[in-house]
Amino acid sequence: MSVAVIGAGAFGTALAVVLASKGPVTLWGRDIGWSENPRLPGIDLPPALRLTDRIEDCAAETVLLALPAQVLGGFLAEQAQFFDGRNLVSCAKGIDLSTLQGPSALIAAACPAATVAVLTGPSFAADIARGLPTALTLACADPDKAETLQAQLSTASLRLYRTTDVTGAELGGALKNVIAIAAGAAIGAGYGDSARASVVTRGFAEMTRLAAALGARPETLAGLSGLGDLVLTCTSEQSRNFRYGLALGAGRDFAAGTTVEGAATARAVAALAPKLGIELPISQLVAGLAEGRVAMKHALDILLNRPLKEE
Ligand SMILES: NC(=O)c1ccc[n+]([C@@H]2O[C@H](COP(=O)([O-])OP(=O)(O)OC[C@H]3O[C@@H](n4cnc5c(N)ncnc54)[C@H](O)[C@@H]3O)[C@@H](O)[C@H]2O)c1
Ligand SMILES: O=P(O)(O)OC[C@H](O)CO
Repeated sequence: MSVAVIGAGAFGTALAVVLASKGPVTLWGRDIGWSENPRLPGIDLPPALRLTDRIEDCAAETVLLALPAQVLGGFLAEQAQFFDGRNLVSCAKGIDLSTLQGPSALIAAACPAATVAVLTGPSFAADIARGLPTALTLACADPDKAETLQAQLSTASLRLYRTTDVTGAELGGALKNVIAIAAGAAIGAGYGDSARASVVTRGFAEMTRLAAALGARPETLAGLSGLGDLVLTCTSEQSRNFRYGLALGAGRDFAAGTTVEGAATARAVAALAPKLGIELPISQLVAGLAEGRVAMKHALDILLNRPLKEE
């Protein structure tokens, strides 16, 4: 089965590099004039990897969509017709702010004849590209297709587990970014490791509550795509979401142009919470911080002054 990857950022390039160990892969990017990706320094491109800026070169059976969540809708609006009918695997970890939908729903709406899947889980692009061992979740509602894609996209270093819970897998990846910002802010503000553990644990409860309200299976959130990715992202300075939180907490500027999916996703979550009738205090606070509505010096009081409750 042929493979193409759309989006030549750090993650799309890393996936293309590792998948090229099994056969030819086409990688599409809009700004692909390099032989070493500046977003993924020190990684050589294998001979089986073909770079292109022409969508027509991406007529593969399986196409991985590795664009940021907030630009995916615009890309699909222009290119959906070309990709309909293929296996379309979303690799984005976010919720679209304009529609409040996850990437898989955007893809399904734009490409109704496609098989939609999600590839997610704890994984830094640099680790994948270096061939370090990584376990991910492949989610597809069709169990046979899930098995086929699991086999196609697993490699010697990339071990895929499969599930049919697309909503749960996708939301785990999106929501952990929001909580990672909060965890980073706690550390950046000097609140310490105990505070971070509270944020991670209560954040996980929020992730599970929201995902369940949107039809996910709670056990999916306890897997690689939820808890696994939450642990990675809240504990490593390799994470851009965590580093963004560190900067917020410390009152420092953060590098403009860095992909921080959790900022827009927190705003989407804050818009969803009242519609679903649920409370998501950490996520709603991150939305306030990201929008500049809430000052970091008030963040702790907002969380600690909430009414006492059962765990
Ligand atoms: N980097 C990682 O370690 C990692 C790991 C797992 C998942 N992800 C997810 O992968 C997705 C992409 O992240 P990334 O790390 O590759 O980001 P990145 O910042 O490295 O790259 C983003 C890419 O998107 C391209 N882009 C932006 N707007 C575009 C548009 N309108 N049309 C076409 N291309 C456009 C940019 O040119 C760039 O190549 C995110 O949802 C992220 O959460 C990233
Ligand atoms: O750098 P981040 O914060 O976007 O995290 C990258 C991956 O999602 C970690 O699994």
